[in-house]
Amino acid sequence: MFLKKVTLLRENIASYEHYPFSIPSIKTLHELDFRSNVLFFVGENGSGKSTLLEAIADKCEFNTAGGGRNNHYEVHASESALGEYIRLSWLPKITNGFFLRAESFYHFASHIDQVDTKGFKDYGGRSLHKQSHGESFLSLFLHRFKGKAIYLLDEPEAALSPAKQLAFLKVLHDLVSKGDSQFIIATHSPILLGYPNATILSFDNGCIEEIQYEATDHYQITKYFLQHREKFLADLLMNE
Ligand SMILES: Nc1ncnc2c1ncn2[C@@H]1O[C@H](COP(=O)(O)OP(=O)(O)OP(=O)(O)O)[C@@H](O)[C@H]1O
Repeated sequence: MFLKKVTLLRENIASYEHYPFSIPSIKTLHELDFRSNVLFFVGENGSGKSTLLEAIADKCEFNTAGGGRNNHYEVHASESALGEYIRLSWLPKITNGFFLRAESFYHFASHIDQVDTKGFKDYGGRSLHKQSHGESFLSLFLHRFKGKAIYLLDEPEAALSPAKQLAFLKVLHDLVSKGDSQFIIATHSPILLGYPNATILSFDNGCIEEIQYEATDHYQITKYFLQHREKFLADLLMNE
């Protein structure tokens, strides 16, 4: 593990009226201690997961549009509003890693098309634009991710089928157990969240707090849906 703690520099914040400090989970944040190599951010849409993940990416000096330290390209409105208001505590400090932002991955692929000189060796041997969305994500995980590094992933499941989400968990497991990598992942996937011994932080209820897998909405709603699909849909769709 490399990144041990994130501290919100509250003394530098003049007001909590506006974004990003108005987000309830950020407004109440003081510091977060990280205790495992795999950490998930969960919570309702709009609860602040991407805002914090992007701020961590910014402080890691990764491209906040997606990429590592050496991926210099720009995407409109991808800068972090929170980055300059947090402090990261490392032991030891590392600089290797990647910020995956599913929504702007297309721009990252175009950037790689422009700068790659190694026959796309780090991406499975083909332009990311010539791979399907899911194939391109897995190529990145399989070929570019390696060694002592920190990976910040915002909804990596966005492009992955359930079977490929399981394949991703195997890649993640190999990187964590053999390569000493650290992952922080914002996700809505009940499959990814099931990774053993991960820490899950919930951004719901106006704060950021640890939650057990079985207590997440993602687990409970998916489980109930699969076990009671007809009743669930009848209640949802038929009743006024
Ligand atoms: N650039 C911005 N300016 C103003 N408000 C913003 C900006 N970006 C995000 N927000 C607001 O901040 C809140 C948190 O957004 P954020 O993207 O961090 O949520 P999230 O938990 O990642 O959601 P999701 O699960 O939908 O990805 C939302 O209410 C959103 O509308």
